[in-house]
Amino acid sequence: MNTKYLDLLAEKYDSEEKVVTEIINLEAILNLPKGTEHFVSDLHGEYHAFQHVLRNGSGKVKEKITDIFKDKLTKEEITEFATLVYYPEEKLTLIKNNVNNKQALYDWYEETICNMVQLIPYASSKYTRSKLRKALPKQFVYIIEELLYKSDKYSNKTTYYEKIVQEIILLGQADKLITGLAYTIQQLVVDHLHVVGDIYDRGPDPDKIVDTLIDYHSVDIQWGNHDVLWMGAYAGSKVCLANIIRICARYNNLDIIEDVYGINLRPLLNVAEKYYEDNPAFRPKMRPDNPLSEDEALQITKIHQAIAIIQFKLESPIIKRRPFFNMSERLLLEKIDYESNEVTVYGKTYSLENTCFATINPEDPAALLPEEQEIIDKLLLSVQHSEKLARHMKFLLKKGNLYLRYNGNLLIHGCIPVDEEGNMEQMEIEGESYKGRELLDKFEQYLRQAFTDIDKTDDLATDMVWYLWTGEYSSLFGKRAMTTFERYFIQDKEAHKEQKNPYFYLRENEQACRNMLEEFGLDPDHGHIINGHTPVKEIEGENPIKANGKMIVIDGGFSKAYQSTTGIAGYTLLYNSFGMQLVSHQHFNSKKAVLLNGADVLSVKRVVDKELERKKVRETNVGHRLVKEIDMLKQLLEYQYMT
Ligand SMILES: O=P(O)(O)OC[C@H]1O[C@](O)(COP(=O)(O)O)[C@@H](O)[C@@H]1O
Ligand SMILES: [Mn+2]
Repeated sequence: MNTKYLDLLAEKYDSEEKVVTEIINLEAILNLPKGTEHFVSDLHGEYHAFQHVLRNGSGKVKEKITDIFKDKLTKEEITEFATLVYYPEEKLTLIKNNVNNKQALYDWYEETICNMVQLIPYASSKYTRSKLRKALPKQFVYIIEELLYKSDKYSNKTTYYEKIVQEIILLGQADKLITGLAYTIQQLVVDHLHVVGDIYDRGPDPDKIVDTLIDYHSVDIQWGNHDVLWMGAYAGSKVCLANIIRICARYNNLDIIEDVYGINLRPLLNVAEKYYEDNPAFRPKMRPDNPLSEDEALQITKIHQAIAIIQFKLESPIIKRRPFFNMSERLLLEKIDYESNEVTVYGKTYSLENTCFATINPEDPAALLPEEQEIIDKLLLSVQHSEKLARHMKFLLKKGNLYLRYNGNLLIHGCIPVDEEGNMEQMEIEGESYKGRELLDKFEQYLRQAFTDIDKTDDLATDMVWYLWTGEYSSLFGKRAMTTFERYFIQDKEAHKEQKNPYFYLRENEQACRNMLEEFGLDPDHGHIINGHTPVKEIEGENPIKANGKMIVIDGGFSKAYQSTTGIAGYTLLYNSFGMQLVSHQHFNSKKAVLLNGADVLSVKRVVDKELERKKVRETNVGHRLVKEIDMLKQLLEYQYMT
């Protein structure tokens, strides 16, 4: 027995009663139904859509309201109430603007507070009182608890409670209380959030998503390839950095780099103006919410070319110093015939269009001009000194993993690299072979190592982060090669194709999924694999639930840029004590539409798995930890108080 640990524990539980109370408390928690897990993925900077899904708990908030009030409120009133819970500040303003007199407003306050106080016990029925207390708005805990635990049995206290509510209103505290309670309800409905990767790139507000996650009560992240690209940039990878700027330019999102993270793009713009002209292949994508003047569009087009060329140049030395990346086919600048303006890739020769090779010396195509070198060095310095970016990247590192085993399921953004037969693909790193779970653990180890020394820019760990973005055995990329160069400069669409890892068709097969679950030490009878990364083309009849329910793909395309391919606006997954439900979001109305017309997201639920018996905390990850704690406390009881 570890008596040292027990002595320490005895400091916290310094009486027999305290130990016993805690054991009883933990035992009680083990027997509560498991809390609701909420899974989202591929948010791609779409902050407003994400907020909506988070605030309505993928439909759970409205469901709870309906359960309680279906006989008391009309459908419209339920929708109104739900909207208040999602967006309390805005909804309160609207209500106050529309109300005719003070008395009507006071009546509304009274009824609303009363309804909220009725909803909270239902929404928190799976939690202990102490957990509920933590979710209550701090300044009102005492008052709310008075209201929550009232017993009307003898009607003695009725006027007392009415008085409390009236006083709150008279003292001008009603708005604050209602707002606080709305957030409490949101928090109670979802116990834990999983973000299955790709917070960054394409959409406009990834930083706001990260800020939301930092404040969220309980969350974990499985990194996506786009997240790792940003993390790599912060960790010192210049090629990752060039990529994030290139993608921001392409999607007309440079504000994130400049205004949000405070990185100065002036030096890059100067070089861009000097060497580049207009070029249709590098025109930024238009965003209705961020219209560009012709001058701005032209400026971005030039920046886009400048940084793309820097990126291609930076790839070359990495490919050469890491032969085991097996990427020599990607030394494209060196495969160009600068006389005939042609390139030969994978044995096929193509003519080049829309080229912008003014800074390339055909004798030494990958050499950076001194001014390009200076730009990328300066950019790196300013990326690593952006307080906000550092905070966001450290948060991703702390809360994130490459994959997660949670309550029997395997959460992973991209794939598990396998061959045609479903065998784990091997990758040799520094003379050692790795595959399956071991390979992913190795990748993660390198990523963490790259963070420990961000001044190293060319070491193996930093190069490996870029490999995770684009390498053939990367579990995040899942394709044989990234054809960025071809998509800019070659017309023939055949050359643009990116061949997917066999995983993406093998995951339709139940036995293949069972093998993968086993590879990760999970029970194939009960576990599921939860993936993001590849948009599910529901429009073409693709089913997000695969392999007889063993595989669930929840990237339905939050990303506006991909919604025409998917035909919907995203999937989310809920897993509560009754089982799993896949929610498909048809479209996200603007916040304004939700507030004014109650136009909520249309969510269609598909049951993935139904538990025969309600799942208890005892059967969860948290439960396993609590069982260990109880065991320790029992040992303490024996050691300290029974002898
Ligand atoms: O749509 P874009 O901006 O051209 O990006 C395409 C690139 O993005 C990728 O699809 C990776 O991003 P996803 O993780 O969102 O799929 C690459 O495979 C591909 O080369
Ligand atoms: Mn992805």
